[in-house]
Amino acid sequence: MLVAGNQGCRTAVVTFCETQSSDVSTDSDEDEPRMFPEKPIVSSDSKKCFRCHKWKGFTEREVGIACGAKYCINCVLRAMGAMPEGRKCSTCIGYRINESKRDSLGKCSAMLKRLLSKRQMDEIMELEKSCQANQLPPHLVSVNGKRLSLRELVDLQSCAYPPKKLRPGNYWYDKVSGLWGKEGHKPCQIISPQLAVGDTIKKDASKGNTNIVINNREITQVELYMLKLAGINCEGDVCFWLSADGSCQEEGMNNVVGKIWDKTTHKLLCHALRLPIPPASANSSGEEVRNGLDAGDPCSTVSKKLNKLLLAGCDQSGTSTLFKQAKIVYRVPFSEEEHQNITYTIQRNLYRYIAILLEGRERFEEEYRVEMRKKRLDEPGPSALPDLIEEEIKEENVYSINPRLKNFSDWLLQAMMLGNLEVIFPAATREYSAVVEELWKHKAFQATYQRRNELEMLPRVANYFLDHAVEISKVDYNPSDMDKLYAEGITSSNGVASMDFSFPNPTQDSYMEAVDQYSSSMRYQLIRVHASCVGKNCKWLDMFEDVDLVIFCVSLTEYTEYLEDYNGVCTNKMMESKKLFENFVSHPAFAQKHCLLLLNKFDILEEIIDECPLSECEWFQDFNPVISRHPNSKTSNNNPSLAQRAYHYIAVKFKRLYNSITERKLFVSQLTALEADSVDGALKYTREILKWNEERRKVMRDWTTESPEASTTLEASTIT
Ligand SMILES: Nc1nc2c(ncn2[C@@H]2O[C@H](COP(=O)(O)OP(=O)(O)OP(=O)(O)O)[C@@H](O)[C@H]2O)c(=O)[nH]1
Ligand SMILES: [Mg+2]
Repeated sequence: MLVAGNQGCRTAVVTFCETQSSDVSTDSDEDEPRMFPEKPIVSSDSKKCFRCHKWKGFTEREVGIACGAKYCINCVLRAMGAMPEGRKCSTCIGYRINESKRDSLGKCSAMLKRLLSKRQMDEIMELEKSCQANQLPPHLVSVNGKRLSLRELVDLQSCAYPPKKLRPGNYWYDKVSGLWGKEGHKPCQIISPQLAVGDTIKKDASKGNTNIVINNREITQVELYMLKLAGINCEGDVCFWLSADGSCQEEGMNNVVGKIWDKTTHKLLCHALRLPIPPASANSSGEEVRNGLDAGDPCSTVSKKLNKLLLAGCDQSGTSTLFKQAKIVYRVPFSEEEHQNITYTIQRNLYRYIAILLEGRERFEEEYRVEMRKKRLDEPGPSALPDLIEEEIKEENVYSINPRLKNFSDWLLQAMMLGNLEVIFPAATREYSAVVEELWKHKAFQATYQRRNELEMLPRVANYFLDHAVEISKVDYNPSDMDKLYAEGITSSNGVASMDFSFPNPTQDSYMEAVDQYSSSMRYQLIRVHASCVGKNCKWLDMFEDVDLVIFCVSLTEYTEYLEDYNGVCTNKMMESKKLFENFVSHPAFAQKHCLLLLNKFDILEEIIDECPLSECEWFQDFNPVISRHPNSKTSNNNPSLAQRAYHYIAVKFKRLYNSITERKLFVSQLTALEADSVDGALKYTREILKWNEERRKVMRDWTTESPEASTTLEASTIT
């Protein structure tokens, strides 16, 4: 067991947290999505165990998914340790997997299954599939001759009908019909059409030699055969347009010459020729059927449009909480992967909170001793022998713990100092839940917990989880929706998370019902992007130029918070948010987009505003609220509270800033992301903005046709 001196531990904890905050600073050097290095395949005798070098013949073995080392039953657990990234040797943690092993992700050998319990095995296999290092790197996939960006890969993998078993390689994609294949080969699948991934398709994408072109691609012999059998006249060098619903039109002609997916016999034909057919649950337009919303809807052209909302903000602004709350409010289930990720995040955070408490315990114990010594020396009468006093002081006190718990404490603090808590937990959770229970019941830990407010490093939310510490540390812990909401950070493999949702149908109020039913058929996509993922100068924002609205989140508590850089220079977090906001809104990708600013954590602002004046932040020096003397009118409408005034003042600051950059109007809303109604209200506001924008465009169109010169005036008057 590793043991660290107290002093070392204390410094270490501080260093750890500083690194965390500077990591997330917007000045991050992280210009690209994180790349994991490749590990060369080990060369060894394939019949010998890589660790004990004994000849095994290998009827049973487990293979490392990064370096390919093979291990026998006696060595596998020692070589692979806690397996936080699945079946990798301990030295391969943080390395990419070998691509030839991608098919085997999540599938372990019977040998490993015998060595571990089912639950442990499931947990390790889940980690193997979901951890960052094991994800497919976007630059290894090329579509229509262009390497994918991270965003394109996310779009491709999260669409309704993604490519099956996507591997590194070169693919072609016909965006109109959704046909998808390997470069130089016939189509192998029909995926969702109209995805903005890769370049435009090349004529020779599938190396066809038939002189028949479909959607700009010369088709292969087998496809031509299928067209003929489907009764489509392919005489001469014809060019067709094939839409996602299978209707085939000759280029330049306005008549459908055939519908290739309509007849079951045609589909059977495709099966026989090993050509793909549309996914079973896609409707006739090739789109996914969502809760029957699109079917027979008179506003179907509108309802089919997906309104994309981009959500971003500095770290700790609450984007993650908003995203999770939206999932809960609009009943978008957490995927199994998200569920696992959040469970692990909560468990890992629990150990971080415990480590902070244990570090506090050491400090309190030391302070207690210093005080005791002082008291004894100050006692009147014949002064006791210093040696005797020292002996007495060393004796147990309320903050003392037994050697077993001390060992655990030293080990945990050491792990935190080395910054490898992330690697150890949650895989090690299964071993330490008994210790957590013992620790939790211990009087020293409880005494420290009572004084948790004195521990600056302990985040507010820690209370919520520490209250259930024993339950959370158990292997079979299953977080509730509330736990998920409070969990610090939702990890997605690449910092981008996305969810589709619709506003639910209202049940009362006949007038609003008509309005809302129209909009409940509209679909929305909320894309949350981590500030650290957009790179310096927001370089990666180009990837999001097709969004309809930008939502920028700022925490109202930031004016009291500071970021410290490597040179020890402190910056007020609100100034950091201001800088990121400026970079975002002035980015060319968003030149024509509307922006909604959400000022979050209003509940905390209300708590702290009396103690912490806004002037703590240099940008807010001129906040001079007129305070009412009337005792009962604190929050009435004509006399808003200090927090409300502060909110309005900050909103105006951002509005002016936005207008000075874009000459447009900024939409602002208050938010408490931990409250469901507040998130529902904020997202409904995005719907209003989009609807208003649509109306404005309509009026503009009408005006332009009627009176072209008037449109310029209207444009100018509506955007400010
Ligand atoms: N009291 C209060 N706490 C909030 C609110 N919104 C977020 N938080 C807390 O603030 C912390 C940071 O919120 P996150 O949602 O993780 O913020 P984020 O940094 O944008 O997201 P990640 O980078 O994924 O962690 C979490 O502990 C949240 O529980 C709020 O409105 N009120
Ligand atoms: Mg965060």
